[in-house]
Amino acid sequence: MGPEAPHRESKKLPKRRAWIWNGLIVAALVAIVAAFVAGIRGPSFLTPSITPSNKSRSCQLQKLKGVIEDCCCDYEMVDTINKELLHPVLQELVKKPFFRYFKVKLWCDCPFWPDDGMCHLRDCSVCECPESEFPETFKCQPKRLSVEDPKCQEGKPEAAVDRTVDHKVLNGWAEVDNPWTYDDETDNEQMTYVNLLLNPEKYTGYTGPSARKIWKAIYEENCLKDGQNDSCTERRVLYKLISGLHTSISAHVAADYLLDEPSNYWGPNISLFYERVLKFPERVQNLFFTYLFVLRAVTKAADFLSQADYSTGNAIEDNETCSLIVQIVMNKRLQKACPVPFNEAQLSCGADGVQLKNQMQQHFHNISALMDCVGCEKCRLWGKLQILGLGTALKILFSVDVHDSHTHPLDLQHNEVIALINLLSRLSESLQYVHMMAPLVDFL
Ligand SMILES: Cc1cc2nc3c(=O)[nH]c(=O)nc-3n(C[C@H](O)[C@H](O)[C@H](O)COP(=O)(O)OP(=O)(O)OC[C@H]3O[C@@H](n4cnc5c(N)ncnc54)[C@H](O)[C@@H]3O)c2cc1C
Repeated sequence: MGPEAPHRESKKLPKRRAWIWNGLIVAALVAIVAAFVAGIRGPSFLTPSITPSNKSRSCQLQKLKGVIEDCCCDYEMVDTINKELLHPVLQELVKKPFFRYFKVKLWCDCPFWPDDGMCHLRDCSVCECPESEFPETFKCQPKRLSVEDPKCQEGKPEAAVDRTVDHKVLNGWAEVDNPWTYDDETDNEQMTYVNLLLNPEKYTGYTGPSARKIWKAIYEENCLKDGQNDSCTERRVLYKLISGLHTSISAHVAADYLLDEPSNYWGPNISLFYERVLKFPERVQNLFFTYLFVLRAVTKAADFLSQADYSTGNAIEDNETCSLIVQIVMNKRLQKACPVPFNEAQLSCGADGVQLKNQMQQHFHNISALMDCVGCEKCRLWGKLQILGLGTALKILFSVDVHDSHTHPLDLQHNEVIALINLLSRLSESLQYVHMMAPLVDFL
């Protein structure tokens, strides 16, 4: 199969996403009618109505009021700003040519435990074209992964990454390695380009001991066991970032789920959404926290992002990309509503602050390396993208002083910006899912 023409992908994918949202909207309307009939108020995630019959589930959600812990904005405001302002802009932005191609090392080579027989992506090669050969390599005919071949990957056929790409997107940005992440971003020999719109984050069937082993290693072997209650802000922040990301991944899995395998029927799985996300208010809190943390990094890098070169050869699309970026980083309403989404200056655990930052960087580096142990290709793709996005946010907030551009210039590479913005978009979408799904759980 040859490269897919841009017009085809832009038609097909928004349709699918629109279909999920339509599903949620229909479900929400049904819930509103049901709520009306039952004599209770309509849906509001932040102020859910309580009746004896729905008390148990809604009560847990009611806690999310006031200022988000370790942040500077409140839940209600963030929910409103996301819904009315950021989510619609981010949805558009990640469809633009600049933001839809991600460079990634997809084959796995787990540095922590021996190959468990699930991860042989180099053997299942799908015409991974080195960047040096770009764009000639588009002439390669990408082979489909054999979905019958269990050694290729875990999960469903949907877990395989579609490597079809558009060739007009490469241009010269800085090649710098991110100090927070494991993959060497400058090692182009190992990287392949992936069109994110052809590989949406959703249910892949990757589950069971292998998936849990990764999360366990992330939480337990990186000193994050008691993260939520850690008295040291740095460790608490790292725990919350990972937990918020975990919540977002769970939200995407449940929101786009294979509901009926024989008929290939996909849609939101509301009970799974409740079981993995809404049942645990602290997971939702951590999602809000991670969103604000990444938003802070994006707005702190406003000068860099608003002046960056987003050209991909399509002048109309590229101008729109610039304008959408400006709508986020220079937004007056956002600046007024939530001027400092997260205050990194508050992070200092006494005299050993520098040492703690180094420790935090080492733990995050290990977490990043664990992505090579993820036994499902598409999960690895999104895991790596989102970890690089978080690593980029950490780099912006802790490794450089953007106000001292002479001694500490902010230097982000192409891939870091793509990861950062796509991560913010994932988190924003997850908040929207929470907003939409929370009122529905009482009707399960
Ligand atoms: C990097 C990565 C990316 C993945 N991407 C996908 C994907 O795109 N599609 C897909 O279908 N599957 C994906 N998975 C698998 C998915 O995350 C789950 O592991 C899988 O669905 C099994 O879920 P589970 O219910 O067993 O609990 P898991 O989500 O595996 O959680 C394991 C344990 O962690 C704790 N936990 C759960 N959520 C949180 C939280 N938010 N904060 C703190 N602790 C928590 C709980 O104790 C839970 O039992 C991915 C896994 C990883 C490691």
